[in-house]
Amino acid sequence: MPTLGFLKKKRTKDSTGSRDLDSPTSPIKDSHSPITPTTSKTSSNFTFNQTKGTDSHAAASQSTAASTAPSKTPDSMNPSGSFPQQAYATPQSSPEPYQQTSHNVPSIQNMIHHATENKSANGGVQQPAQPAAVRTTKGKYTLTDFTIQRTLGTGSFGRVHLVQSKHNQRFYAIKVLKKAQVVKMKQVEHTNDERRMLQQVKHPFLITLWGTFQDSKNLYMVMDFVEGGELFSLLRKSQRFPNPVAKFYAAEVTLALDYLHAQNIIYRDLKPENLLLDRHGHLKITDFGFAKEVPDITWTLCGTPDYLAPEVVASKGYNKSVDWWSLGILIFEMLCGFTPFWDGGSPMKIYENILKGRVKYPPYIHHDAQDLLQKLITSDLTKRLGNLHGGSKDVMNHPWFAEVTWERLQKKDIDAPYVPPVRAGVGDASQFDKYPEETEAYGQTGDDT
Ligand SMILES: Nc1ncnc2c1ncn2[C@@H]1O[C@H](COP(=O)(O)OP(=O)(O)OP(=O)(O)O)[C@@H](O)[C@H]1O
Repeated sequence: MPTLGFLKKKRTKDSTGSRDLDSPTSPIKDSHSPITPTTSKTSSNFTFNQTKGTDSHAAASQSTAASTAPSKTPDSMNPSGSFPQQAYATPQSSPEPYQQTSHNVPSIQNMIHHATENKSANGGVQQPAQPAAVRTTKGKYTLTDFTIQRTLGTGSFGRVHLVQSKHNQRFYAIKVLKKAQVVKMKQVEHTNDERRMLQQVKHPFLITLWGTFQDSKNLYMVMDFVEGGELFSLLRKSQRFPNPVAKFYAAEVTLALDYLHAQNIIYRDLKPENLLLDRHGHLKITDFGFAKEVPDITWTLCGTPDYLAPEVVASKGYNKSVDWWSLGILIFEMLCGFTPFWDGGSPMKIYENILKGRVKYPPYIHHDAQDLLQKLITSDLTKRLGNLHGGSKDVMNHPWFAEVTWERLQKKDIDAPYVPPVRAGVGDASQFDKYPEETEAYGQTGDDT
């Protein structure tokens, strides 16, 4: 049976963040369907239909593994070969109406050295694959373009900071990856893939990468700051989501997967920790560290234990359908508050359970949801929804999504179930956990060992 330990753990590859979710109270209040379009986009109240079995909030939760399966990807690429020393796109325009504000600059700013000596011979200007209208390519980034503020999150190879542009005063998030760590963990290829994939994609539910640069020790990725925090935090506070709330988030993820798969990109790391809420409560998928362009099959063992498809665990070749399996795990976790194969926090035990493939569906799961989950969380690839002739449309046409108006959802024309309490455009990071700050200075010059 699940234990409350699960509430305190985040499944990062190294769990260094402090979490304080011992007394969860659901921030999601109302009860009408988010999926039926509303006339007003400005309403912040989410309402959902009370459906059979969605009204009880059992505190079903459990502890989970914090480690990640080792990657089999060979360490074959030189990071400085692919990350520009100076990169593109000074953030001069953004789809978000950020306001100019004055900020206290935390002491971490004092650690920054000038990184301009690291300019590459060719200037390293990269043209993003997507239209220039989306990513302005005037100018180049350096560390000195930004005031570095607090840490928003940590990961295996570095951390993500809130930053403010000195040019336009807008707020961004910069992911700082330690080269030594990336190389040590044989993630050079994945890191280059992350940058390449993010440059290619443009979708309302995917994070925008504005540019990259590097110094002798670190790689830097400049992204939109997504203010509402992680879906993970909201889920842990809520314990579990009512059926229509889970459906809303699942539908946005489905649209994003549909888009990625149409470009032959497998995402491979779907989990609530990687789903951020924008200020209006819509999702943004972040962390493309495992995303990869794969036209047919691939073999790399990567992801987060609870979310791995059996063919990945079994080291077989696999395709995009692993993301549909993970969508099933995500929907299950949103509806139940725990993942279906969790078992005592040991990844090995989780893998065993995944290979056995037996899922116990709690009685409060809506029967349409259970039907969809059974069709997603199936090891039989000839039966897994999303992997059949109809592709992602089979998932979108499933009865659980019957009331979703996909075109309006894609345009964010449907009110989100929960609007994060953030002050827009002022670098309000109140929805993020606090982390100990970095002690090593950024922007160091010298040999790139
Ligand atoms: N654009 C963003 N805006 C706001 N917060 C962000 C953004 N990107 C990432 N974060 C925060 O930083 C955390 C870590 O980011 P990310 O998952 O990309 O790092 P990572 O090193 O790949 O982590 P992991 O090792 O878990 O894969 C996220 O969980 C999120 O809380």
